Amino acid sequence: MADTNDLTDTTGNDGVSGVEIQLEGVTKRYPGSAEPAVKDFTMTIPAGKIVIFVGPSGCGKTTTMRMINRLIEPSSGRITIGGEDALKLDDVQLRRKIGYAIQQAGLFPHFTVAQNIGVVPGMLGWNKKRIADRVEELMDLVGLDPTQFRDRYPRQLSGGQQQRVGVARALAADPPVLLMDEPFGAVDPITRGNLQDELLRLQADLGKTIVFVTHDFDEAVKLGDRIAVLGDQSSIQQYDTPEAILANPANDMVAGFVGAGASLKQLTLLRVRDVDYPDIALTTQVGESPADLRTRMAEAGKTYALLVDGRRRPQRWIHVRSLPTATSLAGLGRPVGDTVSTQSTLQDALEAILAEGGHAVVTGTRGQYVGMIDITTVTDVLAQLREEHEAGADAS
Ligand SMILES: Nc1ncnc2c1ncn2[C@@H]1O[C@H](COP(=O)(O)OP(=O)(O)OP(=O)(O)O)[C@@H](O)[C@H]1O
Repeated sequence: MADTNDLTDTTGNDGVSGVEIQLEGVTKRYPGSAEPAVKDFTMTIPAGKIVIFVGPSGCGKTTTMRMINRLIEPSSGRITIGGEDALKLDDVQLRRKIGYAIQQAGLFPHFTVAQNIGVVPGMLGWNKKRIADRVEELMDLVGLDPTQFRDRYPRQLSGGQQQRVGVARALAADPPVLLMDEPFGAVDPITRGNLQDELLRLQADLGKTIVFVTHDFDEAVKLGDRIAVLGDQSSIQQYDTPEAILANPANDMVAGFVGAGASLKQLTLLRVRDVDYPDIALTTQVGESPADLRTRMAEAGKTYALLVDGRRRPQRWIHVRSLPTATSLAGLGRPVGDTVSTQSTLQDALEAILAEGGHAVVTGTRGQYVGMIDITTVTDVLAQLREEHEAGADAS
């Protein structure tokens, strides 16, 4: 992991480097269309927060977002970024202030990873050394090893790696504002979950103002400090915290978006670190003799032991039955499947628990074993949420 101080040093206040964005009465009429695509849109996007635009296809999310960085010129209205009139900023100022990441990363296919990340710094006239240092720092930040990936072309990367490059490129000039248009829309659900976790981790350090467009309400609940549910012509149906929207949808359209299973969705608001995950697995390392392990397992009343490596990262589940005939623990047992980290949402944990047959290994920030989570932990949380909800409904 790179030292990210360089990115946060400029913040000055509580790690928030983002600035407030205001849109006032913003309208976009495309030539030849009878009705505006965005009509009289007014919103304040607070500094340092992630605001998510969700809404049905064609409702105007992308048009609204692109007016902020003037990829689309508003027909009327006012937009300020950190108090400055966005319509008066020139191209260079806009690029310095606003990073942009899109679905399928939108990387230039004939540029290497390093060249893609260096595009905006290059336009801003940075020298080669400064660009190279910055590229390295950003690659570390988004979890790509520079020596391995710097000189690759986008087609030589997985979808998730391409999205990481896209995020690094958007962050290149350390802009206070980041616009993200379905940036994780094209990757598989597991990679998507990882990218979401990483964005939250980055944001905890960076404190940017992020406007994020998605179709996926679960993604909105997981990532948003606030969610704007948009209807036709970008009309704001509700603009509030995920908790408030889940608990009290403002109208039928929002309720439709929240959908069935609102209490299940609340699992995306809770993380494994928020619940009790007991350290109940009996761990062993490959150097222990099968006989010693068998004795310890008998004493602890365990059928399975968890084999961990030198850094205590979970490797395999060893059944007590396999021990009497074994001469060493090497190669015994079956590989540990899906694990969850303390950062994972309870919804992701639930998927891993189901895939693993009732319980899953919890790992800490360095991938080390820290405990186990099982299905009853999750059902207890659901029961508790339901009780709280019913108590709230009785009170009102
Ligand atoms: N260049 C354009 N010219 C004319 N109409 C356009 C143009 N771009 C978008 N529109 C229309 O404006 C409306 C809003 O489009 P926009 O792409 O902003 O919606 P969206 O909510 O982002 O949709 P999606 O979720 O499908 O990406 C749609 O009716 C669309 O057809």
